[in-house]
Amino acid sequence: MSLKTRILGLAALLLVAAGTASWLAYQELSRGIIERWGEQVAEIQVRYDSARLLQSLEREIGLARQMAQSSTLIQWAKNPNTPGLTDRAIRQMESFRSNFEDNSYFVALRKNNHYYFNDAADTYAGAQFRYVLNAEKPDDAWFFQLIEEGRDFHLNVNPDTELGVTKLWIDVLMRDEQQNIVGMVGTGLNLDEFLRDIVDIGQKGITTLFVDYNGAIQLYRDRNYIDFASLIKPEGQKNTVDLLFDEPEDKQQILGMLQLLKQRNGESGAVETGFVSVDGRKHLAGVAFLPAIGWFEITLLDLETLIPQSYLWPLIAVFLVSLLIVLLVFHQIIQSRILRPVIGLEGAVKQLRDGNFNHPYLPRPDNEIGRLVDHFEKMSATLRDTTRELEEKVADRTEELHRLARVDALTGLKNRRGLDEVIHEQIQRAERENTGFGLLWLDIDHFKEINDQLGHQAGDDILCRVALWLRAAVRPYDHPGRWGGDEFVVLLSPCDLETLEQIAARIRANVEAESQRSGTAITISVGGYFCQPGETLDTLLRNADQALYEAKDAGRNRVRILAAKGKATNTSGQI
Ligand SMILES: Nc1nc2c(ncn2[C@@H]2O[C@H](COP(=O)(O)OP(=O)(O)OP(=O)(O)O)[C@@H](O)[C@H]2O)c(=O)[nH]1
Repeated sequence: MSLKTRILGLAALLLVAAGTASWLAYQELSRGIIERWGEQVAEIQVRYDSARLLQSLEREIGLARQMAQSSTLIQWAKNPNTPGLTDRAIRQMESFRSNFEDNSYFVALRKNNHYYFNDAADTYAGAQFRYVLNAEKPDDAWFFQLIEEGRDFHLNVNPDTELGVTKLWIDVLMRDEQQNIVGMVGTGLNLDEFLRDIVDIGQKGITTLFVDYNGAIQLYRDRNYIDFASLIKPEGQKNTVDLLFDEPEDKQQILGMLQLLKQRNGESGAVETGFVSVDGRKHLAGVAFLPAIGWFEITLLDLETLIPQSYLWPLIAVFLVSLLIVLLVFHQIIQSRILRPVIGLEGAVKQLRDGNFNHPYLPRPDNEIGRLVDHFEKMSATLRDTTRELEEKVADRTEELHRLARVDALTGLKNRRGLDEVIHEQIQRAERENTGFGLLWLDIDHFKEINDQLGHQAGDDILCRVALWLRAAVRPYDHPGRWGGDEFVVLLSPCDLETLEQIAARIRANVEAESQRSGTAITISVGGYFCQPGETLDTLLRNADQALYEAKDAGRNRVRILAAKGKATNTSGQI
């Protein structure tokens, strides 16, 4: 796996890890905020719903209380059979009817259990006495129960089977001057309208319900849960609020909250909140006690509806896009600041390893890698210079060795190898240019005796002098050399036969004259051969050697020149 893939993979991994951690932290934080917010909203909502209920009931309750205090009605209730009182009482009732919002009322008298009622349509005009309440009938039990309990005021959701209406009844006890209960008055509110106006007002995600002091559901959008005629039901048969919850701990919690508020004894503004599950969805429940009516108001906030998860999608999108941008920026930075320079450097190192000093331009970021590139370039330049210097030295030394291999150490003339090379080149040139050239073979006469008489060192000196005299006698472009021992060879080119003879004679005479001047007189014998194009090295050496042999044989200190076919041209020199 390349460095780039590994770095980017690691970066992506770290970003995802950091993103996940941030996401979890965000979820925890947002849950905390939502819960805190929800608690405050629940409190506000509870107070708001309570206020709406009380506001709509306050006037009705006030009127009912006023009606219960009517002296006309109280006198009549005490003496229901007194002639004339009933008519007055009915007129009084009717005057209240128009004031009640529902334009209906009821009056029930304790003395004769007579029940009076009229509605908005004045259906019972002249027949307000409807029926006689019967303590044995369950439908009438409410009346007897309330009188027994002696509660001055009571709200009751109850269907009136006789009248065929289901209403939220406001019941107020009527007492005489001695506080004896003489009857009950009140009005009823249409339950469906009331539920629509106060309870089921269509706020999405918010459920409002009212339960009585015992937790029995009184007002709820689903009528099936309403505990009608709760007053007369025995404990255990009531539709209590815990029916709305699935989990036992939620039931416990909500009942506990009611209990807690009861203990706080209607403390003004007291609200209890807690999380519960309704139909598998998490809700925040807010509960308040309404001392004015003796009921509890419960508000359930569906947090998922009020703050749906989809609200978070833009946030998630922003998060993902940010993650992508961070990854791209990171990639760019890593690419330009690390990867590209490192890859370039790797390529340059490979080229350097293969001996190529001319690497392409290397990016140089302002960091450790840039400094590494600097060091590399300096090292590369030093290595290049040192290598070139070394190569030059090796070339010089090789050339020197090459030269030395072709030079005679004693005389400084070409040695046999050097002579071989130039003669070989000359053979080729002669063939190319179709020209002849000359070759002289020289040998010091009686050199052995010189060595024997004067010593080997003196012999060496003479060899060196002969080399000097030989060099002086030939042209600058001729090639004199020492073939070995006391034998010398001279290649003459360009050359014709005549020139060959002249130079051979000059060399011999020069050696003789110079040696006499030097104090050790010596002579040399010279054999010459004029070579023709196409002849081999072997042939011309053999012929030159033959000429030398003839010169020696003829008495030494003389020149013997042979032309092609080994024919002698002349012999010169002294004996
Ligand atoms: N001082 C010295 N002597 C050498 C060197 N190389 C060969 N010699 C001697 O040179 C002598 C050559 O003798 P030859 O050429 O055979 O005979 P010569 O005495 O010259 O007689 P001719 O050639 O017949 O006139 C030998 O005695 C060798 O030992 C050298 O480098 N230095």
